Amino acid sequence: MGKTLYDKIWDLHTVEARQDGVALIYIDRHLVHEVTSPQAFEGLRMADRPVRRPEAVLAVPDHNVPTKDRDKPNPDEMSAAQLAALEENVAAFGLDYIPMSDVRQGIVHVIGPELGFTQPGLTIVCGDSHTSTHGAFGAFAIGIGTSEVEHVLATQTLVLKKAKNLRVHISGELHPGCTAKDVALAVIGKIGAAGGTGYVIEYCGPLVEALSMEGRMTLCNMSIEAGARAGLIAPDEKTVAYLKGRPMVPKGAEWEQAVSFWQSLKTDADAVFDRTVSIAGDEIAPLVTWGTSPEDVIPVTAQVPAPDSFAEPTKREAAAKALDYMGLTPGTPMQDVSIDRVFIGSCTNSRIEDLRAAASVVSGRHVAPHVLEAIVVPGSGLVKEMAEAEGLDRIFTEAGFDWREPGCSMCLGMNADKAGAGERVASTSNRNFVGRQGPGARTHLMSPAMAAAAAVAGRFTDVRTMTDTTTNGEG
Ligand SMILES: CC(C)[C@H](C(=O)O)[C@@H](O)C(=O)O
Ligand code: SF4
Repeated sequence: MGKTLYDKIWDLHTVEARQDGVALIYIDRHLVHEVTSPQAFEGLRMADRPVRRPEAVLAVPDHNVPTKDRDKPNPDEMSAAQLAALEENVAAFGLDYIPMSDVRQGIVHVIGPELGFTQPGLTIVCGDSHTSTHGAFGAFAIGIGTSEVEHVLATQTLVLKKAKNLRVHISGELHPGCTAKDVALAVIGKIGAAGGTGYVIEYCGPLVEALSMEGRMTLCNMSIEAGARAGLIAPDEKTVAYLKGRPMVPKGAEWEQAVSFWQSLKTDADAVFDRTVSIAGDEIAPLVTWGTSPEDVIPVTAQVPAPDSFAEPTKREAAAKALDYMGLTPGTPMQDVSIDRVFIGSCTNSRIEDLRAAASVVSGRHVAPHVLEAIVVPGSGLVKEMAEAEGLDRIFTEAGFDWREPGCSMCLGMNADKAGAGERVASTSNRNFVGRQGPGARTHLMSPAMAAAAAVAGRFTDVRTMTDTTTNGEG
């Protein structure tokens, strides 16, 4: 029987397999950030163990870094302590580290691909759920907990149970104004926030093939919000073109060898998936979330749903609670809902194409006067540099946005970037959980183009109604 892309990577990395599907898996690459690593390093110290393969590890601070006034002392003590701990740990264990002052610093899931640390066919881990992002390159990339971070640092392996194969086939083409973020939200809306539980998703079909690498990263990034263990997309010529010349990819003859290995990874024609879900890309409209789960998603042209409209009693109850928290009344057109803040950033949507898409909407326009704050937080220093070279920073600042330094920022509000209680945020991030962007804050997930449109209109707006309908079609 043929193998899926996931089966192939799994088999290539199995050190020892048990009958029950549990195996010891070799881990090629390990990304480390300041939040989930301190106890792991402490564990190594207590056991007097070194890091098994320091060259497989890359560390970067992202969650706690300030996005402005970096030359001033960090105003948050907890953040400062976590950042200092990472710096001490990488020095003590001899690991590659990108400090905050380095232009390559950024969100761990943005810098991995950007530097070519992320490559097809590899097993990649990070103490962070959105490690699924790297699956866009055809790598098996998973988020792990702190004790597993310690296990990988010590042994370069992990004990894992093999997940089932879920194929998400997306047909058709994206309409202008619709993006990879809308696809990701459409997938979660269709299968639910727990729909991918126990599975690794392989995204395929014409729409997925047409996505840029950036768009593919956005899609794989949100696999975890559908409950999946990981998301994967088969490497193709776009993958190869994206990686070519990146600092950490193989060079010369080794590059040729790597490319031919990558080409062998595609799911076999006779491979069998445990489940297949089909989505019509042509039917995807610009989406926004209305509730407190990423599955609570509707077209921006729709109205706030009534709890009774859901068949399941538990969902009805959850919807009523979510609407209460979100301060929304059933039947209200989403486009009548006004917003207080805008956040363009996060590992889902902070790459150059995302910023271009948002800039093309705000260009020559201004953030609505009642919006308290609109911030753009590039995913990395390199993205920031590229955006500045293209003049995007000026487009944003002239429109009234704040142009910040790279990091996780208001995606989860571990630093000073937070929304106040009751404030409504148009956000390009991936989680609209209760309190995610600050206690009592109300998060609505959407694409960068849609967040930009919301900033200008001061309320949710169908980006397709704004002049030369932005096609972030690929991204
Ligand atoms: C801090 C980290 C453990 C967490 C995660 O794993 O996802 C964060 O990145 C998030 O997005 O909530
Ligand atoms: S940007 Fe948000 S989702 Fe991504 S790693 Fe940071 S906190 Fe987690």
